[in-house]
Amino acid sequence: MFTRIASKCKTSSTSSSLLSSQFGSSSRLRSTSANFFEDLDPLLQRGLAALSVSSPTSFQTTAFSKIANTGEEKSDLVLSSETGSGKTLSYLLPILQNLLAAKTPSKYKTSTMIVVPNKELSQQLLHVITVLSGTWESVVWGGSDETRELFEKSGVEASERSFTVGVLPGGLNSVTDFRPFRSALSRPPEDFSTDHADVLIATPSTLSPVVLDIANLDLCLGVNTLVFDECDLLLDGGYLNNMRDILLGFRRKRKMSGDWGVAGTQTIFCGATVPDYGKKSVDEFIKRAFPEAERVEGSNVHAALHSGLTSIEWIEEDRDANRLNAVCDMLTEDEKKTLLFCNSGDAVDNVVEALESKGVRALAYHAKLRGAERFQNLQQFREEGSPVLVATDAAARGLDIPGVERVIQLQWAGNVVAHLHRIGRVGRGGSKGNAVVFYGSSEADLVQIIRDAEGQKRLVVEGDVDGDDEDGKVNQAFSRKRGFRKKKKKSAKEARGE
Ligand SMILES: Nc1ncnc2c1ncn2[C@@H]1O[C@H](COP(=O)(O)OP(=O)(O)OP(=O)(O)O)[C@@H](O)[C@H]1O
Repeated sequence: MFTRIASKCKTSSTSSSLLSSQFGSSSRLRSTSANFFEDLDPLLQRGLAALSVSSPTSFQTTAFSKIANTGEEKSDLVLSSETGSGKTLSYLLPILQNLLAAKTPSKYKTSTMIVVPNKELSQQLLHVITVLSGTWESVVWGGSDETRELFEKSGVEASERSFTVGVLPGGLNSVTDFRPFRSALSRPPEDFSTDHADVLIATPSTLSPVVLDIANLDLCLGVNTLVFDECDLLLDGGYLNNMRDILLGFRRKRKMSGDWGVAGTQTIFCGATVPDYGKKSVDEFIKRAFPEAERVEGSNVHAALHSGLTSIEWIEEDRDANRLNAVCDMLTEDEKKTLLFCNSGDAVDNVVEALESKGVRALAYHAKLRGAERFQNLQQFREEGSPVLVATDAAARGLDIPGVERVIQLQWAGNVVAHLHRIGRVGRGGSKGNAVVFYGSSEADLVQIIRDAEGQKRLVVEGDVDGDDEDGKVNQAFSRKRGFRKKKKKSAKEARGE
């Protein structure tokens, strides 16, 4: 038998006017009375209409005021707001407006670099920028056939080319590999043979060798905005070494700012989760490297329940077969567009097979699939070709798939960061959806920590991570790697009366 616990989600009421933002009970993101969209370049206004975005959230309004050129000096920024709250546009709109408004645009140097964790997010970002630019012609290089197709379906009216964008490809290991792209990032004024990219999208592994090479210092010189999207993922684990190299490359540039008449770079860290537990946290890393960085925070950041959720149902069940039967019942009962999470690629494949054998159409999405197949499956799911996508955490970060009505964690994420991002794939951009989470009896104590936090405004609180104080409790749960294990051990000890 299942133990079912349903949590109804409260909508947060916020009092802080600057930081309160998009959350509310309306079916669209809550917008502000001051609509900076009205002052945007007409090209961007057309692009926003194509994206069906009509008015900004207050978080976007605040971010705009911190990034748009006003003649004032700009601070480095940490932009954090809950999943699905429109962080991408919060940095893109001011960046693109700056480009369009520049009286003497840099025709020779890339002025914006945006770093995202993977190819899928590169292509997703490319799609948004292309829609905002109004023409596929703005893509200098790196656009895939699928992204082009997506753009064509956006129904955007072709416009004069305004700004250009490129996705830095992988595998540029030598100077020779890189040469064809070099002039697109910083070309001599007399060279009109190549299009240059105003905005460069890259992953840490593609950008770090380029930026680290002292011979490419000039490529950084024109960069006035550097964005790290999904910053907590980038500043952790496998990405960290490449990220350190990129930051080192830009530190060199910073040293030249002022003295040599080189303009500074505004660095923007963006994420729905910026863990702040203890000395090794991402938040501490940013504080050390960018002590002056200003924080712009939407309400609900790190809340256990985000504002797009109508309910979350927790189901304790140890047996895989029972979980699968329950999921099949749900999927056949209401045919909701569902993103279903498992913890490994093998588990995903097995579940897809099992669902198909029960007559439920489902597609797989995980890192072990060939890139093209993965992309195709995602595309089919986007376009309603299949009502169910079964995925690993490869789909938990940043992916914006319209119309997803439900997220099911068939296997529970196992840490709070992944949990928040998984349930954040539903209820985006002002839409609503629900989540279902299966967990085992051995995970019950950890689940309880999150459930206890459902009534709190923030899941993460300041506190002594390694101590036993109550404040530290939730912080430990938030720890990506060790918190849960530690907490589990502690619970086991307590159960034994030690
Ligand atoms: N002002 C707005 N009004 C309505 N929809 C919006 C607005 N701003 C953004 N959106 C839509 O909200 C959706 C989510 O946006 P986005 O992907 O930028 O979220 P996010 O905050 O980056 O989420 P995550 O943290 O999960 O990456 C997108 O489909 C976007 O078009």
